[in-house]
Amino acid sequence: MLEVANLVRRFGEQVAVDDVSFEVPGGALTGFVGGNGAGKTTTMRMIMGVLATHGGEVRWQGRPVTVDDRRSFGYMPEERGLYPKQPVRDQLVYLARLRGVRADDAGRRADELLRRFDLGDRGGDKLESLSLGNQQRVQIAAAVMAEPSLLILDEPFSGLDPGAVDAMAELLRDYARQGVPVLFSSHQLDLVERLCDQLVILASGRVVGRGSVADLRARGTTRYRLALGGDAGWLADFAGVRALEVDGATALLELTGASTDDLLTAALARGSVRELAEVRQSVSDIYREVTA
Ligand SMILES: Nc1ncnc2c1ncn2[C@@H]1O[C@H](COP(=O)(O)OP(=O)(O)OP(=O)(O)O)[C@@H](O)[C@H]1O
Repeated sequence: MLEVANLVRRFGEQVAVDDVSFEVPGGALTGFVGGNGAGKTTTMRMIMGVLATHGGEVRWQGRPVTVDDRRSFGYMPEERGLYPKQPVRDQLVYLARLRGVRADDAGRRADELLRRFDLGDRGGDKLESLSLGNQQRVQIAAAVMAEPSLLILDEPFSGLDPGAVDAMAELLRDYARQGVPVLFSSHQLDLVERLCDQLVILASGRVVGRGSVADLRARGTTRYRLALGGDAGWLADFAGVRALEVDGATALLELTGASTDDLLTAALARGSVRELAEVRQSVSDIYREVTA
């Protein structure tokens, strides 16, 4: 397990990461979300040791992380970092060799990963001759070439087409299933919802939410959709209810004092009720609520 404990990073006067703590357990996919400038990349760089910390600690398997530990981590940095003019397969093999993988194993592994990402016939091509999405696939292959003990991926899904998103998602799930802790940042909240076992939500350098999607949902405000036979406009002034949206005969509501029975009784006294249903919060709803 990776633990980030009270991490702090300043740039001049600005506190970019402000007392950030969370855990990335093995066997689960952890999504790292937050708006532009929230501090995700800075946190990941501190985890990887490419940026110094100004406070706090990164811990791996219960003790402060070492240079050797970090050598076993797979990292896909925001700035990517492969050579545009070098052939794809050579770079993958070279990177694995740097991490101590034997030449024949490295070759086999590069071929396997390239096949997995439908790039089996592009190994001899220069990286720059590939489309951006395909370059992205090679970057992820580079991060996992040396059988990493931990995966830290900065926006691994950006720029990928739906097929590549699925291949990437399956790859990350495979690692998580093998017990590798996986932390990835993303702005695609629908994807995060589909993929993640747990979430860390950052806003202005601080953790504003963390836990499983179900836990975060349970902590949020429950919303109801009420569909009536007639106009739902009266709900805007109904005591104990906050109408978030009224559209003809349908309303989206939060209960601020009234119970669902109160609501149904009042609605039935005015006409028929077609539906009263709890609305499941999406990750986008949770995100909006905790970062508001
Ligand atoms: N090298 C740097 N020098 C000065 N300020 C920096 C530096 N790196 C990051 N920052 C600032 O720190 C804050 C956090 O940036 P960071 O890149 O970590 O955010 P992020 O959550 O990854 O954003 P995005 O989703 O846009 O990539 C921002 O205000 C950014 O401008």
